[in-house]
Amino acid sequence: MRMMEDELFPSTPGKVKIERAHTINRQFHKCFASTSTMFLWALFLIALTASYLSFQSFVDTSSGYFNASWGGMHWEKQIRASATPRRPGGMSVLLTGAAGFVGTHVSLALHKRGDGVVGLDNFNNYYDPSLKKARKALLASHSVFVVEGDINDARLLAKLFDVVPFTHVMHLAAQAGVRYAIENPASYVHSNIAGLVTLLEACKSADPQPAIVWASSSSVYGLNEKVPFSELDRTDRPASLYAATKKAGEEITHTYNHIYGLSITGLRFFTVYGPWGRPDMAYFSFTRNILQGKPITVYRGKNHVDLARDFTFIDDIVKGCIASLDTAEKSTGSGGRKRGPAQYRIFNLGNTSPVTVPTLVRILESNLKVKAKINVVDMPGNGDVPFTHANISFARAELGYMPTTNLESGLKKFVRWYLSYYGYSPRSGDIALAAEAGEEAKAS
Ligand SMILES: O=C(O)[C@H]1O[C@H](OP(=O)(O)OP(=O)(O)OC[C@H]2O[C@@H](n3ccc(=O)[nH]c3=O)[C@H](O)[C@@H]2O)[C@H](O)[C@@H](O)[C@H]1O
Repeated sequence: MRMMEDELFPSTPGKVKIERAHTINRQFHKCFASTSTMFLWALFLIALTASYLSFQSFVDTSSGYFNASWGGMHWEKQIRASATPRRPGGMSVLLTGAAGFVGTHVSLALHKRGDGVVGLDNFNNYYDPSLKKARKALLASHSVFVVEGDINDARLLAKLFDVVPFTHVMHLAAQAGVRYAIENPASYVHSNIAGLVTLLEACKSADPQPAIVWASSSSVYGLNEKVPFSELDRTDRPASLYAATKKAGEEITHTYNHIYGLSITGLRFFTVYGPWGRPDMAYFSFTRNILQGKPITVYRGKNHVDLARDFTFIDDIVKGCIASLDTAEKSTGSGGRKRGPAQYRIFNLGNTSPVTVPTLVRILESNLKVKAKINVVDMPGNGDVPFTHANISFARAELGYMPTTNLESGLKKFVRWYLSYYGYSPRSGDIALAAEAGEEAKAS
């Protein structure tokens, strides 16, 4: 064995013995024969790949015909119906990220008061897409139509603006999550930078141009220590790529406001939670683990200081979003040309009362009536910040924004929803709780 290895892979290049020349010659011919076969196979594979690629590009350039997910007369009819307001002077809103947590709630609230809403969502698998599909079904049951597509699809966006002269765009589609940016940085650039620019390009070219309200993030305050965080504070020290892309979004929207006259309102959301929430967030995953008897990991800051968040209940955020749409001035440009200065605003939407993560866990335990198995570990250096705290005086003055739900009552509503949605019956003592919560959730 050792000998064979030595022959095939001589330790010093060129050190093959001359007396083996014949053998080598025979091997060479054999090898040449198999190389020609391989060459033919390679040619065949190249031809196959080339024809596949040209077919793909044909499909891409004719997606209106091939792509079953959008296009066609029936599709346009659904878009128009969903976009048509049912109240005099109502808005016609294109809402991106409609199958997301905040997107679903804002879509429902707009629809409820008679505005027209068309949703757009790519249903990616950052977290369980079946939850997104369930939200879509909820919206469909209220006649809100959600298009399955990506904000990076310029042709789809152009088509949507062709079919409907949207008065407003509520842009909530994004790659969320602070710590996931370590694992998948490209998805933040794809959605929060490239996708945003593609959307703004479509908005600037639209005639009329819509007014845009979009989701920035409390994370732009990064490593700031002055609290509460005010919109006038510095935002040039992001602690995560997520924060950096949201900060970049604020600069990018400013550019489109400046060059094209797009009316822009950026909303810095502070750790939004509630029913139909995001499974990747701590309050949600803690609930799941506590109910399943699995341990949860609670991060702790420097010098053993507890981390804290200005947790903000979804209903308060929805009010802030709607007030932003209501107070947004019209864009001043049209068809890609600016005709005057346009509104540019940024607001904090928080709760103004930070709560520590261990307190969050205690509230969940008391709602779930189950004790959590807690592992306390030092906060990993993967983008987290030790605390957030919003100053909301600007939003209060301009939007009439006034959060009314504290973490206790907000989490109670969340737990009730969670139990009714997922069901729960692992331990006899908790069956009654699940059943009772299910009944209450159905009634509300
Ligand atoms: O305001 C925002 O702009 C952001 O809010 C949210 O980010 P965060 O405030 O980080 O929320 P979230 O992950 O629920 O962690 C909450 C707390 O639990 C701690 N945490 C978290 C996980 C864990 O296993 N253990 C733990 O202690 C953790 O250290 C933290 O202290 C959105 O996800 C984000 O998309 C963005 O919108």
